Amino acid sequence: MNKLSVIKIGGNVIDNSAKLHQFLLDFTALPGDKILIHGGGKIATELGDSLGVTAKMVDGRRITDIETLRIVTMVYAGLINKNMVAQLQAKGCNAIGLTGADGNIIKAVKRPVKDIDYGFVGDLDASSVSSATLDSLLKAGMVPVLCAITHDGDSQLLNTNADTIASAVAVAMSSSYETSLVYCFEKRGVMLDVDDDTSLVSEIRMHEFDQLKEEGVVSGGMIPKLHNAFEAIKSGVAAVYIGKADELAQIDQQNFGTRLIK
Ligand SMILES: Nc1ncnc2c1ncn2[C@@H]1O[C@H](COP(=O)(O)OP(=O)(O)O)[C@@H](O)[C@H]1O
Ligand SMILES: CC(=O)N[C@@H](CCC(=O)OP(=O)(O)O)C(=O)O
Repeated sequence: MNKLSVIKIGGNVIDNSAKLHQFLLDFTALPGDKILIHGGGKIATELGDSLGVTAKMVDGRRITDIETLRIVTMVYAGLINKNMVAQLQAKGCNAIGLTGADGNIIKAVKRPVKDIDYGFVGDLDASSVSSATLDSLLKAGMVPVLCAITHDGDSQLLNTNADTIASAVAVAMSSSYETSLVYCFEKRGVMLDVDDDTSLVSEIRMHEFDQLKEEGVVSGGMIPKLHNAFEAIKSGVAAVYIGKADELAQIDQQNFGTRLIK
């Protein structure tokens, strides 16, 4: 089986042009087939604020009314995706920027209203991903760059958490590639103390995650990130890491961030 790296880059790094530049250089230098998935929640929140549309987040998911959907579509599918593709092209990486609607790569389902109406938020799993289309782009020598916008197959765009997209894409691709999933963000990985750079947890098992959650060591966006990461490792993805975008170049020595163990 050929190797494939599915790399997700978080919003705090995207918002820092020097860090983003270095990350895209390191991404370009990675050997083998690769797919990049990006968020950009921080930039969408800032643009929303300037337009008088205040972000509402519940359990790390953005409540996406029609105004918010317009903003996230402009920011994720337009501003961030196209700038990232242009920067990758300048670095010699033949990137192609896509939403889930393009080539029907990700058909999601609008989250049903229960206690909370999340609005135009898409839920998905590996069966929502067209691995054949991604495979054909890879075989044509292209590097797919997927943003956090999907569709429902009935004209509706949906806002979808980028960590969840990365996990679902990695699981879908793992039937034809030996796939690694790497979550890159601004910290060194899962930390025992988020303010102490020396407190990196180098390996984490499922039962330890439950314990760290109960103790409050992991909180906020790290909880859904680890949940998505464990879903991937349980569902056939060969290796899953969470670590610092600045250190991506170390991934081939397997000396990177926190490694998840089944
Ligand atoms: N134990 C922990 N180790 C590292 N980060 C943690 C931890 N607990 C909570 N966090 C928080 O989780 C955040 C990452 O989640 P999120 O903001 O969703 O990531 P991304 O930027 O990739 O979208 C970090 O910025 C950090 O503040
Ligand atoms: C439904 C939902 O919450 N979607 C996310 C998509 C962007 C994202 O995931 O961005 P980060 O990776 O930078 O957090 C949002 O709008 O914030």
